Amino acid sequence: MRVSLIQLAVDAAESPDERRERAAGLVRAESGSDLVVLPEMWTTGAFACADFLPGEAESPTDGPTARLMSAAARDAGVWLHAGSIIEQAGDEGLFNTSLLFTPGGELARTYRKIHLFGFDQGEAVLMSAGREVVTAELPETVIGLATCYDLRFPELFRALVDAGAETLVIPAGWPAARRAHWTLLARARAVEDQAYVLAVGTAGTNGGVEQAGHSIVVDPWGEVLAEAGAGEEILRLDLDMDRVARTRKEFPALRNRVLGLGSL
Ligand SMILES: O=C(O)CCC(=O)C(=O)O
Repeated sequence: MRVSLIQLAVDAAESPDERRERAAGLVRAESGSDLVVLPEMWTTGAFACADFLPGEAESPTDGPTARLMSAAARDAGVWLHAGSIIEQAGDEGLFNTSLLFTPGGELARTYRKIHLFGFDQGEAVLMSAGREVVTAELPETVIGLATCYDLRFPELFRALVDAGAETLVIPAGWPAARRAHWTLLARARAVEDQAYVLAVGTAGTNGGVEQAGHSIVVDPWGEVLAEAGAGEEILRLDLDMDRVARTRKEFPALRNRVLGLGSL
């Protein structure tokens, strides 16, 4: 399966509208890929999102990002994980919502970020948390959806594995200050869940926070297959999807899980 991870530069010099157009062009250029992935909240920047609310909140079905990304997925003929948007959900409030499009441009799945970041500020107070574990069956693999801070919560990834995930797709806007955690946790999730990890960050500085970049692809044995630098960059690579089943068969650690430990 050929994957393309688009590590976008997100900063205030470019407006969300300009970046939407530019991102659509970058997606179109990845035709020939099977799955293209964009980062978290790349229209506004994950750390600048508070400055844009509620003006940039949009509908996951017919907002400007959804419309452009649907068309770009269709034009390129690719599965497109279009990263996340600020979703306006009426009385339910705002969510940090990822969008997955089919190669025909249909919205196949949305995933509302479950673990909101910021403790007592930022999206943690501005947005509502998702409650649903989301996977999607692609022709070559089952992907499990997570977003940025979710990476720190292994129980979500075990729930994704239980739901059949073989490839964990994690758009992010991870800060440079904690880059070591990003790389470590991406590898840890791959090793413990015996799954591919496709983790896509942003470059640049938004909301005064320098971004880590360093998008990373890790195989089910924990080996780093590709890693970006700090600037805007696209990682393209072909993955052997049988490797997940082989790893799980040859080193069947997932079979030795002891469930319900707290109640033993
Ligand atoms: O966990 C972290 O260090 C970063 C998380 C984050 O930036 C986010 O979820 O937006």
